[in-house]
Amino acid sequence: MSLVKSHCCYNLLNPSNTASLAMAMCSSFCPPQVPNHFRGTTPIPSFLPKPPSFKAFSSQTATASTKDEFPARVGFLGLGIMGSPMAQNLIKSGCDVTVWNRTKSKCDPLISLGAKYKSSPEEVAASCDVTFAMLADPESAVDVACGKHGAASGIGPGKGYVDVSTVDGATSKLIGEHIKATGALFLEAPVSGSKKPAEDGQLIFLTGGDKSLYETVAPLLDIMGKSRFFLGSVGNGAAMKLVVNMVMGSMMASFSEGLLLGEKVGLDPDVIVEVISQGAISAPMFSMKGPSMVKSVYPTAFPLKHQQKDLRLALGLAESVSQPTPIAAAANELYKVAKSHGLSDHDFSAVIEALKVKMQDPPEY
Ligand SMILES: NC(=O)C1=CN([C@@H]2O[C@H](COP(=O)(O)OP(=O)(O)OC[C@H]3O[C@@H](n4cnc5c(N)ncnc54)[C@H](OP(=O)(O)O)[C@@H]3O)[C@@H](O)[C@H]2O)C=CC1
Ligand SMILES: O=CCCC(=O)O
Repeated sequence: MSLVKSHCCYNLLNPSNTASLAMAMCSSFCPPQVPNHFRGTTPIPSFLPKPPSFKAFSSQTATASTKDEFPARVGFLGLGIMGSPMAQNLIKSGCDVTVWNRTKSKCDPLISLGAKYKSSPEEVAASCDVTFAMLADPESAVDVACGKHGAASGIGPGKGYVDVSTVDGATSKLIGEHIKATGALFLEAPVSGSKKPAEDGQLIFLTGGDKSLYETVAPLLDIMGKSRFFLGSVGNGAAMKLVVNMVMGSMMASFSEGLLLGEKVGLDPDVIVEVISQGAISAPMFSMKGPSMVKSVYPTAFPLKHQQKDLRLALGLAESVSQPTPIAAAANELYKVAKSHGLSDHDFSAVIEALKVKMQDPPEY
């Protein structure tokens, strides 16, 4: 892909000693649960002058070249809860970023940080080497990529499109086909991790598609994330993401039931959270969200409407291979009830409210 040679300084074939040092440091600083072989081997690009301090491995190559030599242009479409901090990390790392969002005002803080602005996805894709998209759902991801003035209208050979939205495999393939028909490359790269990991550059990328684009954008993924998995063809990244979020949605629903049952039989819910946090079913999600759930407060990190969307898409995936998923199906119903009670834009932990709702007028039998 010409982008590697013409705009970026990272040399895939001849890693410098500095880059080797960087990779060695990466191994020592990576969380132990992430196998090294999944982290890729791409040296860190030196067009990134000031990586965030938490990326010890990135900072080692920052002096190898200057930013001006390698003006890689990065587009970012969709600046919601996730897109904004992801784009912000790219800007803060010295990337030349151009943004677009349906609601223009969300671009303003990023423009203040140095981002450029274009008024359509088409213009962003036309003016950038690589364009990322972080959209709400399959419909918006398709519209932004393939609709009128969509990215596919502006993209072409030598460019790449990386969709980091959570969508189903069929949607990802559709977008990929439109992008590749222009001669550009395509990578799906949904993320595990929520608002805080996005802010801290600690996301986990689950990718599928063009391997060469994966390698090209690996340094950018490493700015926004702590690990990345290349899973093969388009659809595999989407499937991995849906499996993870199916499990997460069921876990949260089950945790909600446990908290309410315990409370009803006289247990202190704060102590329930503490006991769970010390045992085998401990999960960061329970420790982080439990205390505010006990207070019936749900500050939005992952909107409930998106969790229900992911359960719906996961159930569709299960249906496509005749895999029984009764737990996820029951959880999905609960999120649907929560949505019907106006909780769509609350954090998905607000699903607990669906279990508190009392029938206003019990039917007469
Ligand atoms: N929040 C989280 O913890 C995580 C979310 N995800 C996934 O990432 C994606 C984004 O999530 P998040 O940032 O939380 O969501 P938000 O709801 O905060 O942002 C959604 C983005 O999509 C845009 N959008 C929605 N509909 C359209 C449309 N019809 N046309 C153009 N743009 C549209 C919104 O634009 P506008 O500002 O104009 O509304 C906004 O930029 C989702 O797929 C979600 O499932 C993945 C991991 C974690
Ligand atoms: O898709 C959202 C995932 C949220 C998380 O991983 O905490």
